[in-house]
Amino acid sequence: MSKKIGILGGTFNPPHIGHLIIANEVLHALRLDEVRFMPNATPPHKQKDEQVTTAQRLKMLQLAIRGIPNMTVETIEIERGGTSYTIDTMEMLMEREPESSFYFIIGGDQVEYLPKWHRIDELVQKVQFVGVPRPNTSIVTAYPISTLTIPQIDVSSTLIRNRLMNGLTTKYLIPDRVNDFIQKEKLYEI
Ligand SMILES: Nc1ncnc2c1ncn2[C@@H]1O[C@H](COP(=O)(O)OP(=O)(O)OP(=O)(O)O)[C@@H](O)[C@H]1O
Ligand SMILES: O=C(O)c1ccc[n+]([C@@H]2O[C@H](COP(=O)([O-])O)[C@@H](O)[C@H]2O)c1
Repeated sequence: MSKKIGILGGTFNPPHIGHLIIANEVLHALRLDEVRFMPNATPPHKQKDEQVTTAQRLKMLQLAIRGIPNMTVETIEIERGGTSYTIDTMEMLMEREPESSFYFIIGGDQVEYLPKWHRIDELVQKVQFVGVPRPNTSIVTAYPISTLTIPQIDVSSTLIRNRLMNGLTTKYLIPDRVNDFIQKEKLYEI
């Protein structure tokens, strides 16, 4: 039977409650079968953080979603390596799973950035994008994407990294297991 699969691509450096909340909202609103969290290898448009390895980002993501029904990790971009252009990934996934329909979830910052995405005109014809609101960004766009109204969560990985670097608490902003891993591996210290 045909499956409806949400893809939440990201850098997840580290994963936080904003990611979990948007994935859960889209899962339920669109009645998806699952949402896959998909860590990139090299992000297409931002500086790679050389202090945190791909393996560490993957581990944090696995810890973040452990035990949550209908949420999984998709490792296709890590296995492919190099710059993770979404068009390449979605073409691979669609070829691998021709029966499934894919919904690529993005926050408002990425909705605004869509004009700069690699081969975006082709990509929006192939894959249904779902834009969700994020503070200080807009989900209004000329591209043919769906949008959802969900609670806005003012949390980012940048905020988490900055709080950790300044010795501030990140409890409840990221899952406890991720916090424990960050402490154990001494990530995001100055
Ligand atoms: N709080 C949030 N609300 C809505 N969308 C979000 C939120 N946090 C992340 N996203 C979306 O999740 C996807 C992956 O985000 P990413 O892993 O880059 O986290 P980030 O918090 O944006 O990271 P950074 O602060 O390092 O740029 C992107 O589409 C982003 O727009
Ligand atoms: O393909 C592109 O050109 C492209 C440009 C910007 C972002 N993306 C993807 O969008 C997702 C969110 O990106 P980021 O940087 O916010 O983690 C992630 O899967 C990126 O690979 C993709």
